[in-house]
Amino acid sequence: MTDTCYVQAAKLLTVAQAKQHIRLAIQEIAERESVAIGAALGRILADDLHSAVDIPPQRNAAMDGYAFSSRQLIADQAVELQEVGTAWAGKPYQGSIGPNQCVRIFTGAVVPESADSVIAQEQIQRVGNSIHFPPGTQPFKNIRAAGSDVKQGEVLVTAPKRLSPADLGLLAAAGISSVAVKRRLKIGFFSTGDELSALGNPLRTGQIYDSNRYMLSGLLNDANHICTDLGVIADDSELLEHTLLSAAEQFDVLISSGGASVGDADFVKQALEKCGRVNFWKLAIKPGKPLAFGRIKNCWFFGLPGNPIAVLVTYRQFVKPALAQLAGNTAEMPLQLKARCESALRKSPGREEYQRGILRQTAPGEFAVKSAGPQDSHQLKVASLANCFIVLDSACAGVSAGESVTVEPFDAFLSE
Ligand SMILES: Nc1nc2c(c(=O)[nH]1)N[C@H]1C(S)=C(S)[C@@H](COP(=O)(O)OP(=O)(O)OC[C@H]3O[C@@H](n4cnc5c(N)ncnc54)[C@H](O)[C@@H]3O)O[C@H]1N2
Ligand code: MOO
Repeated sequence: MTDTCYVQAAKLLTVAQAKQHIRLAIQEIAERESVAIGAALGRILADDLHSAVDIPPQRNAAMDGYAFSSRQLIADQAVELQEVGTAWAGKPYQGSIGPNQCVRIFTGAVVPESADSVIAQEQIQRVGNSIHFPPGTQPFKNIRAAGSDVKQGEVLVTAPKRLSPADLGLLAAAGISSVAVKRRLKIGFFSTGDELSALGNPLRTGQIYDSNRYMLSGLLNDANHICTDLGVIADDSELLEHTLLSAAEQFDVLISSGGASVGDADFVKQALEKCGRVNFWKLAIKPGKPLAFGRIKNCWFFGLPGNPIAVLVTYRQFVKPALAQLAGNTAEMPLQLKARCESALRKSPGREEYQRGILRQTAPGEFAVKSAGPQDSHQLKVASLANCFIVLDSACAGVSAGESVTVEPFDAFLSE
């Protein structure tokens, strides 16, 4: 499938076919590097990590209280033990504990060898050094065994994995200060279009501000990416070809927006053809139909359509999973939920559609969604209001209020 060219296909590629094509075409970048764990958040772990130590390294107290030997307990009777010292976290008790004795102990302190139980301080009564243990005091409680979190030699984290805050804590607990991670992807991105003006300049008639580059820069924000903003390239085929050829030398992935369609100033597909290879162009998706995917030298190229919402949709559906695959992360299916649609949705059969919706949880595990507003592919305000895509398959000819639909929540929905 890798070498198949779909440009001449009589029928538009489906979303599923395009995703499958990308999955088969690209391979993980095998290089790796070592990073300090303080800089490893979000990076992709390259090798399984094993623990050289038990965690915790020694038995320690789970409560502030008193450490004692269960041999001192008498069934159903209260006992009095004498406190003979203190075990602090970081400063173990050095003495021994004899019959009828106990040791004051604090959470995290090593439990003295001759003790096998800890009682919480709320459960005893103390008079001077004499500690009153009530009837029914439980033996063998409140002690965390050595290795009760992780045993020496056990796998700590299995690769590949995007390192989470809990992973970093776990590595530190095992005394690991640096890890091998997959190297970051070098990504260049740019906009095309003579109508685009830089922020800060007053708009002349016919101009608009370049919003796609800012949106793309936000979408690309990831610990595994080193992104370079290549600015705006004018609608000039030679300039575009020159940009593609020189950028392909520097980046693993190049992403453009605009100029992907069929207008007389749309040069992306022809330039890609001339400089490298077009793997596919045009999909049965709305918005995002003129998406171009290909390769220039050793660099993958995504030519996203210019309409802002087409950028949002095609990035999420095609670019994001491709970048994860290149970066060596395990492929993650976007989270999809079923929701009751509260508004009627208009749609014509033919293309899979990603409408912008507002999703809410009505009860635990139950969701309702409504349209976020008009669905033209230039309408950024509606996308800004939305917190999900409503995914409508190509055959769908509209949705009536009350029907069940598939939604893909944006990250913001999950973190709200
Ligand atoms: N005759 C046809 N015309 C169009 C078709 C078609 O099949 N036949 N497809 C339409 C679809 S669908 C899309 S999507 C657009 C995409 O076209 P391009 O990728 O060539 O994009 P442009 O023409 O350059 O721009 C489209 C639109 O987006 C605005 N734009 C472009 N870049 C930016 C940017 N960086 N920031 C903000 N806005 C941007 C641009 O001004 C246009 O309004 O083609 C349809 N046409
Ligand atoms: O496929 Mo286009 O992205 O409708 O606007």
